[in-house]
Amino acid sequence: MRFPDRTTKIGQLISSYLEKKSNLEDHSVHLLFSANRWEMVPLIKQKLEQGINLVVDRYAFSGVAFTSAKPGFSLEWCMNPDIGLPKPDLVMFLQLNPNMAVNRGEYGIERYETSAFQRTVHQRFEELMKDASVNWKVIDAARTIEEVHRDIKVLSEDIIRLTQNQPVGELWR
Ligand SMILES: Nc1ncnc2c1ncn2[C@@H]1O[C@H](COP(=O)(O)OP(=O)(O)OP(=O)(O)O)[C@@H](O)[C@H]1O
Ligand SMILES: Cc1cn([C@H]2C[C@H](O)[C@@H](COP(=O)(O)O)O2)c(=O)[nH]c1=O
Repeated sequence: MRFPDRTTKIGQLISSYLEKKSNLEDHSVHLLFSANRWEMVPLIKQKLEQGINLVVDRYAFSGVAFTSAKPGFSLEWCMNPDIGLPKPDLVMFLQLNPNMAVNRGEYGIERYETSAFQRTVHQRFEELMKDASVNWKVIDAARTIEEVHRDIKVLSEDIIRLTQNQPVGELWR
């Protein structure tokens, strides 16, 4: 799964905002991103109950890091709407210097894709990673796709083995 899920009605509002086709007030767009996760919770739970492992792109962590990079938003305020979401067993942070990210495909088209903003987002992620209640792993994304993939695969297989019979937790609760 990936977030934002741009296929739903809420996701379409978000997509139009990210593509700079519309403007939304900063608090309200933050809440829309969160609502876009909550609307997927029944499906997430259904899949987990069926024994399906989910790999989820971005999720609540991008929600907090991106909004709190805007002036006047605390980490705490940004976390609040996502408290209680299904908690991931593992969160992998693909670390890449914003100066290197600029040279990767499609960069710079959507809202937020500027080096200055991304540097602040990076600092917010560093803050989030101090929270020991979440199982963070940092992956060096400056290497080849094959090397990055190998690390992700090993970490994923290990965590699936470790947690397969454990109940799903609640994020930030
Ligand atoms: N390790 C790598 N080395 C070189 N290029 C890469 C590597 N990983 C991804 N890319 C390229 O960089 C671009 C962005 O990759 P990708 O979509 O995986 O990044 P992302 O952070 O998920 O982007 P988004 O901001 O859309 O979420 C793609 O063109 C992809 O092929
Ligand atoms: C989930 C989420 C994402 N964002 C930001 C992060 C990116 O700039 C875009 C999504 O881009 P992608 O290519 O579709 O991954 O949205 C955010 O600000 N808040 C969120 O909750």
